[in-house]
Amino acid sequence: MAVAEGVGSPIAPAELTWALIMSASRHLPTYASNLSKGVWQQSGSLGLGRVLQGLTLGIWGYGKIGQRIARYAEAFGMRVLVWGREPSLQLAQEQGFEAAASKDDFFKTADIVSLHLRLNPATMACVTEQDLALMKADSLLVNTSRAELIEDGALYRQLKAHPTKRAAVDVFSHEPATLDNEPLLALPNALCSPHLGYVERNSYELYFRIAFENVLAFAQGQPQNLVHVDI
Ligand SMILES: NC(=O)c1ccc[n+]([C@@H]2O[C@H](COP(=O)([O-])OP(=O)(O)OC[C@H]3O[C@@H](n4cnc5c(N)ncnc54)[C@H](O)[C@@H]3O)[C@@H](O)[C@H]2O)c1
Ligand SMILES: O=C(O)[C@H](O)CO
Repeated sequence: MAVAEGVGSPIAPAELTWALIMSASRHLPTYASNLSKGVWQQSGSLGLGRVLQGLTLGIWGYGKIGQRIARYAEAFGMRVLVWGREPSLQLAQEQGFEAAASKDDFFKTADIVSLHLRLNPATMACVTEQDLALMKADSLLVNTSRAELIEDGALYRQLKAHPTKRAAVDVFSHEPATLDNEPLLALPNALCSPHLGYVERNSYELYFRIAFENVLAFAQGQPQNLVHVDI
């Protein structure tokens, strides 16, 4: 069997990540939801929001999306601190950003941590409960990559135990996430979106165009973008 792969774009997921960072920092969903019930300028237990300027954004994973996020953060006047493998740290420094001295330093220093790693055997559960415990009392953890990068249940336990810590997540270990299978959905300090990073008009046009082109090329005897042949 021949398998032809598609093509993705980092733009929509990067912009969604930034939307989550901004929404969570200003408690926008909670303020908006309260207003729709007739309640003016109330964010409940979340208190006042805060601006991004002057905060430190920690980016773990300096690939296509991570690099975009670094540039967005720079435009917003944030300090950018990168963690990852040596080539990523080098590239980040070449591009004018800081590399964290250690993983502990990264989690302790960042006001916001955003994960932009691929999920593979080496990165599975690479963010431990101990890492999350090192984060500041008013920190924000953002995950638009894969839920399994974080040790199972650790994010929920941290947010439940520390209501001033917050998270914004787009990815879940069971999808679709429901109130029955995902406890994060019930926490006021977790902003959860239904895996929307790639759910966007231009991205869908790209995915479907390449998929149809792959099928047509195969039918014309000139297969393209093949990843496995003769399975
Ligand atoms: N929420 C969404 O809809 C959505 C959409 C697109 C991508 N994603 C996810 O976003 C993540 C990042 O995507 P990307 O396009 O930037 O990927 P990318 O391949 O460009 O970058 C991935 C980064 O992960 C790092 N990495 C991989 N293995 C590692 C390891 N063992 N140790 C340390 N670092 C390691 C790489 O060095 C690289 O910096 C992926 O998990 C992807 O699945 C989510
Ligand atoms: O990783 C991606 O490309 C999106 O999350 C869709 O799977």
